[in-house]
Amino acid sequence: MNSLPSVVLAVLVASVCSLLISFYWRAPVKSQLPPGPRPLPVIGNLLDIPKIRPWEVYRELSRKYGNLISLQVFGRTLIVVDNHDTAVDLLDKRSSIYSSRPPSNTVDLCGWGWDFAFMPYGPLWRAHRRVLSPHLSRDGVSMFNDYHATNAHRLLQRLLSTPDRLVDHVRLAIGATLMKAVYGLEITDEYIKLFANAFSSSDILLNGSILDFLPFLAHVPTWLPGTAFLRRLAYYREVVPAMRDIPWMDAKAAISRGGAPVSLASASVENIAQLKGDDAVKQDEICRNALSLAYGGRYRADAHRGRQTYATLCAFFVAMSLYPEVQQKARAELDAVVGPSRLPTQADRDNLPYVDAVIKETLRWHNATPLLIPHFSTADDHYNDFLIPANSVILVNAWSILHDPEMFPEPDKFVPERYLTDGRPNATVSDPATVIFGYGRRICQGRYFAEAALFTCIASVLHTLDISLPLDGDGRPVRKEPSISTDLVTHIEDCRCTIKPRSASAEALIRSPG
Ligand code: HEM
Repeated sequence: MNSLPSVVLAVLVASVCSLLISFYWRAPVKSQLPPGPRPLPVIGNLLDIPKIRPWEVYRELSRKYGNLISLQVFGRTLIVVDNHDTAVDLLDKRSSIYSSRPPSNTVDLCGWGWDFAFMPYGPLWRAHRRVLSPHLSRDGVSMFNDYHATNAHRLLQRLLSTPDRLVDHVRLAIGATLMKAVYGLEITDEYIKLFANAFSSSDILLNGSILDFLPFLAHVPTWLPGTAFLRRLAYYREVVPAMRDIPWMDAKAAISRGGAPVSLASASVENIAQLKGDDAVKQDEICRNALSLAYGGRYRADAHRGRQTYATLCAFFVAMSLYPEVQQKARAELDAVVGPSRLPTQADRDNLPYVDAVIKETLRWHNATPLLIPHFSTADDHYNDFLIPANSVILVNAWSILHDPEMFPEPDKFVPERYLTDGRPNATVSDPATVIFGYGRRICQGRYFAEAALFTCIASVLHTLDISLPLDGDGRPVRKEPSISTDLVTHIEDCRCTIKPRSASAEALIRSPG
């Protein structure tokens, strides 16, 4: 939490105390809530909420108290779900009351209030989602297959020339495909800078701030000492909307010049053209917001859509460097189905069950949003004799569900075979996609797009490149256990590996114009 002047802190502490006292006075009968660690007076369970890799600590709490636990923080109930069926029961089957997002002054003050991934459930949120639905549906995303193929090929070429810049190349490949599909624009350094500036606010979105509880502190003059945090928020109120507005204006200008490629922007412009007056103005605003969300696709809902896909792809490279036998099996399948003279395409996907299993295992082994994105309940609910009060924040511990040794034996190992039986998909094993893309009405809208991007890049890389452990200064391979960052969208901190073409003919294929 960020520092504030001492007078302000005194006011703050007094206000928090009175809020908490009034909360506890009105608190529901404790025994009705799902179990959890005993809250302390005044601060509740604040000390039980971990800052580093919270999903691991929540799992320990769930082992102790059960797979539905509750904690109290500043008068709010936090429910942590550590079981897929319970998550489906609540967020899916009772989605009419579990589909909102926690309200947050910090999100507004940070310039993200327009982002529909943060919006409360309701007609405005639905209007934003409708903009993306037709193009991001299972069938709709196929119109972007060529964009995926082009950018996967460019990724291979970049990896061939500067393999040590793996993370930059992966980020660019995913960003370029999204930029083209969403706006019909080629990605440039200017756009990358716009997105990087805006998304450097993700730590604030992840942690929230005291302003969520004491909004009047936002009005403290920023020349006072200790108000650097407020100045940071003011900076984001400028740069975040710029990230949303500039690509939308550029896309509209390109479309009106004629000849712009098919994109979500071109479809939106067509749709706006059917409307008149205020309706057209409102729809323009909704499309502008919705498309920007699609680019970032991130969390606290979307600062990270691209990031989730890129973090997953980076994890794939690390996994392959640690599991060369997986690469060999995938290559054997690709050689048989695709052959040496072309790169794999979406049309090959159904015939490549092992490659598909590699993708599933990548999504499970390193799921980029371990606690998904919080939902918020809008009415009291009774579930298995427990009360889940209205206005509870609901977290699903996706990391724990996907590392449950009963569902996924030896969960820390990368084992694509777990999804197959006799070389065909094994329907009795859960598909990690049913967890990692979230639940109910807020389920990730970009999941088919993300899966297509991952398939094209992963199949192309396996078909042409050999990935092995990074080398130390003396040329010896270095084997390191992957370490995961704590962030809204987590990534493996050190993704270095050695990347080479797997054969002379693979190198020629990469160098071909495509
Ligand atoms: C591997 C890649 C991705 C992962 C793991 C992922 C995961 C998620 C998760 C967990 C949520 C929250 C679901 C919930 O609240 O229950 C979400 C929301 C969302 N995602 Fe993704 N996502 C990915 C890529 C993308 C991409 C590429 C796009 C856009 C093309 C996208 C668009 C969205 C949108 C629009 C939402 C907000 C939905 C709402 O609040 O109504 N995602 N994503």
